[in-house]
Amino acid sequence: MSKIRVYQLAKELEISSKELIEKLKELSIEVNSHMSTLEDENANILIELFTEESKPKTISNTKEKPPNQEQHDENKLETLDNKEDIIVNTRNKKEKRNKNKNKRNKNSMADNYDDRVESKGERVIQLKSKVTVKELAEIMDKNVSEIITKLIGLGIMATINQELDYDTAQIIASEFGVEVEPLEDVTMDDVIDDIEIEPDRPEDLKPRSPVVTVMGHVDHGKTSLLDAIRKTKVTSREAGGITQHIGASEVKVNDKKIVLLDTPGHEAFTSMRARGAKVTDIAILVVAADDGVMPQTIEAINHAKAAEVPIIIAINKMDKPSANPDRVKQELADHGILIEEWGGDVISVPVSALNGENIDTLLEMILLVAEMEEFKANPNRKAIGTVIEAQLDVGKGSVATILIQNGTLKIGDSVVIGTTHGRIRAMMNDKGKRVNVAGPSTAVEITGLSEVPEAGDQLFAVEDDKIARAIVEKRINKIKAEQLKASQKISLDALFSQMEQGQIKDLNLIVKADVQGSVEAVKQSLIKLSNDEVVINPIHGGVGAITETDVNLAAASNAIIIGFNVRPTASADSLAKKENVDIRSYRVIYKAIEDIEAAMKGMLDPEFKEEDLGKAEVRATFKVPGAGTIGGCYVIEGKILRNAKVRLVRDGIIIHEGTIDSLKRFKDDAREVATGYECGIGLSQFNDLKEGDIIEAYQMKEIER
Ligand SMILES: Nc1nc2c(ncn2[C@@H]2O[C@H](COP(=O)(O)OP(=O)(O)OP(=O)(O)O)[C@@H](O)[C@H]2O)c(=O)[nH]1
Repeated sequence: MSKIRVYQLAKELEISSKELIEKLKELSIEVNSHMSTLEDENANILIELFTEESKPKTISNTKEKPPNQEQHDENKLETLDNKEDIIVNTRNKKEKRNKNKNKRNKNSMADNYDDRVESKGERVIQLKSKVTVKELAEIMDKNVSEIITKLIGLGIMATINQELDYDTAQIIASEFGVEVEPLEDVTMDDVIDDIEIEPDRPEDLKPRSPVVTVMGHVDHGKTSLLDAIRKTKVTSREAGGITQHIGASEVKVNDKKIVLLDTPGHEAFTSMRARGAKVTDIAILVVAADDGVMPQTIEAINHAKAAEVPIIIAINKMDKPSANPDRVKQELADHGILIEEWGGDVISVPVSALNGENIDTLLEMILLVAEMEEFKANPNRKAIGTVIEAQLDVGKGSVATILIQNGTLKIGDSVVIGTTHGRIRAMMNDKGKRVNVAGPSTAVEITGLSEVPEAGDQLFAVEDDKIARAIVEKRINKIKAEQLKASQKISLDALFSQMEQGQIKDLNLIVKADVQGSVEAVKQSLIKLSNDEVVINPIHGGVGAITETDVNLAAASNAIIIGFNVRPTASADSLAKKENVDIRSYRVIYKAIEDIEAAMKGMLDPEFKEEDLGKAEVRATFKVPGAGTIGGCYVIEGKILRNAKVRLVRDGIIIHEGTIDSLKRFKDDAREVATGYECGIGLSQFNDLKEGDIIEAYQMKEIER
């Protein structure tokens, strides 16, 4: 059996022999002097005791241990662990056992004692919102001095008893490869990690009503159609109560229910889908018979296709003398929608929202499609739904309209919605009536939530409040990580590496251009670039500026937006930044093709990138002899630099690209003009400036490889 002398151990423990002897006396371990030898059983006890305050660098001579000592040490360690009530690490007994084992191993494996930093992910500790330096050291099995050194590295001069906040403790722990989880009254592992949706057994599924959204070009009659449907189906008794209560309504046709969402179809298909919500079973595409297929009609078609939702065409305004349904059908066919009477599989119904003509037929067709699609749900499970809309009500607090999609929601249920939780206090249906239960395909307004959730957030009823709270807590903590993930959305720069890692198989593209011909040309040329690794998939193409809808669709479908001679609107631009959607603008088709081709080979030239400087609006134009047309401008964003490159944008379309010829404040030449100031701008070799034009200034910036 190995032995160690008192002075040797004292040295190892970085204390005086006298201190050690005193400690030994306290523990009734007899020694005569600093030269006395210690049984390693006793040495281990001391090591453990002093480790709690300051850990020795190397422990020698403690390599072996008699078998009966294991028990002794373990008891000792249990006592030490009790000190760790700050961490109350009860959640993972196995982990604790391992930890104890580690401690025992430390005693028996002296050589490894010095640096046993666990690799990342191997060790998780739980902390309350505040922890002292000493406690953190204890929890992590580190020397206080090690913690303090790390803190100094972060510019924090801390003492042993100083309290650290959670974030700081987390940073320090991560330096040692230790993961940190927040500790609350409910420990996270007492509950499930997050909601786990158990699939329903086929025999539990019952037919459910279809949920319908109405989409279409502006002024083609979306609102009128919804109103017409409601009017047809509202009984005289309810007529007075037709006022909209919540963002959805129900109509009964032949004893069958149809749920109509008021949410504009675009939102249901873009921002909501971007949040992972699928709320629509069937899309009604309204096309005015006198106007035909328009840009938003095409957008709507593409949204519905991307979401794999069946479409029913309502050819509206049939009462108008100028109505030409055949033209509508032809134009739809041109866009890949072939209606039934022309041999396709899309149902179309000529209607008039104005006089109610054929509205009944439209509703019957909805039921027919629903029947074919066999929408089903299990009413006998905890509710699952999606927030249609939500707001803060002065009287009721947070209110949200929820579309129940599966299961049944009841008063008193505990729910998790995104990062909000609560207990259902009251429910109101679309007629404004209080209800106690809401089954699948029912929209209800609920109260009782801790905060206002967001449209598109999913609702899950859970066992109890404790679980709801714990899950929300955990989700909030995950948000940071998710934000990081969001920044890893597909970008052309990262395409190759993501292809290589097999993370992407389809490169979804949205193509916007100044003329339809270009949209098609760009789409066709890009499709041809598909290879064995990745399929180029243009999910949407359209004419005009890049809009928020495009960005939302891109975010929802993880697509890149290719702008050909067009620019994003200001709101689309900021949304793209927020959602990390890659927007690429090109002036010539071959450059777009070249870039995508290069990106697929991982050879995209990343050396220069455009850096936006600012925007100025042309508010007046002047002809100046010798200088051509000068724009009297107002800088609306950023700054305009005399030597910047510029782009002239009119209604979202790039009219010209070039450089600035003159930049003046009053009569004087200016080097730069900032937001809120007026200036005169003359462009090199370009005189066609018009009021309302936007001059975008940018510079090419070298990017480090
Ligand atoms: N003649 C005729 N006019 C209609 C019909 N349906 C709608 N309208 C008219 O067309 C215009 C636009 O109708 P809305 O229902 O507001 O159209 P919308 O698609 O909801 O429009 P946005 O919400 O602005 O996108 C209104 O003046 C309606 O009265 C119809 O069947 N026949």
